[in-house]
Amino acid sequence: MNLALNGNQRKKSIGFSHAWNGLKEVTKTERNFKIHLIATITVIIAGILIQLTLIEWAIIMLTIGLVLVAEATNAAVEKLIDYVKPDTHPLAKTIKDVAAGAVLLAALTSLIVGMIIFLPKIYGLF
Ligand SMILES: Nc1ncnc2c1ncn2[C@@H]1O[C@H](COP(=O)(O)OP(=O)(O)OP(=O)(O)O)[C@@H](O)[C@H]1O
Repeated sequence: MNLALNGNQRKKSIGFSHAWNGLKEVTKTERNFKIHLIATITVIIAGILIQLTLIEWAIIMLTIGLVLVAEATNAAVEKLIDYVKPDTHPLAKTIKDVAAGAVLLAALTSLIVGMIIFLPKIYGLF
């Protein structure tokens, strides 16, 4: 750790390192998060090839962010439930299912946005 940092700067850099650790953990342990990262890279490559406009990039980035944030939040909820309620419980099921539902909503939204942006351009190629 850099001792030249003042208290606030040190707190901020520690906060970032905790957040970075969280992202590394979720990437390592959550299969769905990995799948979304692969989808993200695929969409970015497709966007470069199809030459999206700036506004289209902004919309695609927002939807990618939405899905990754939903997935990371879902992973945190799952881990929290596994920690506080490792045995089965109807409320634990509801909480996990609602968190998974949030991911599904984000994924469906991004699918629709992706189709609106990409499909006309793909048709335009033929
Ligand atoms: N403690 C529990 N009590 C009751 N039902 C549970 C419990 N834990 C998990 N479940 C049920 O099993 C499902 C899958 O839970 P699990 O923790 O295995 O998530 P997962 O398979 O890792 O989900 P995802 O694929 O979204 O990462 C939950 O959505 C819920 O319906």
